[in-house]
Amino acid sequence: MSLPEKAFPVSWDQFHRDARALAWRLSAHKEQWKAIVCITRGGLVPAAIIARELGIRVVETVCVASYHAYSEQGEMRILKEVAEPLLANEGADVLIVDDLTDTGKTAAIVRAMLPKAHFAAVYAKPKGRPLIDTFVTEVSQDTWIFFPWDLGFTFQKPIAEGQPG
Ligand SMILES: O=P(O)(O)OC[C@H]1O[C@H](OP(=O)(O)OP(=O)(O)O)[C@H](O)[C@@H]1O
Ligand code: HPA
Ligand SMILES: [Mg+2]
Repeated sequence: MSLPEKAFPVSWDQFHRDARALAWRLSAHKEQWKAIVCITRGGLVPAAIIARELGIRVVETVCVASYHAYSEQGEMRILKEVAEPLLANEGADVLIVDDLTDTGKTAAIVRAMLPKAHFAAVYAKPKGRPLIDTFVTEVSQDTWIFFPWDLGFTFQKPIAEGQPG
């Protein structure tokens, strides 16, 4: 298992604030999205927050997996496609939501399914950024984002004793 250069741990509070900030940014757009398509599993959490903020009641999933072990990307697998009615008009009425874009490979696959949809992610790394429309915070490519649903409370060594990674 290779450790990333930098770690960016995100708490539930911070994630909620950042997802809400994404909803504020999206609310400035004049498009009225009829549905959210969230990319499981990471996109489920921001999708719930954005759906609540923007009053969107139709939430669909597209199920894509590629990271087998922490920080190691493997072959991209589409486990479930988008439901047929949402593919109408190339997804022009659809808002795609994910927790982050890293290499942009996941975003590219889902974009190809819904070319006219608006793509929003809470966090973005430089390689993935050109593939999405709206995001809140950019982190460097050598940073690994630790989401609150992947974390638990553990003892932390004092900084002076050296940090992992
Ligand atoms: O831009 P990329 O390099 O393609 O990586 C970004 C994707 O990787 C993670 O999902 P993952 O495939 O790990 O599945 P998960 O959402 O179930 O954790 C993350 O939630 C994004 O969907
Ligand atoms: O930085 C990341 N954090 C969590 N999951 C991820 N999947 C791709 N990149 C990341
Ligand atoms: Mg994901």
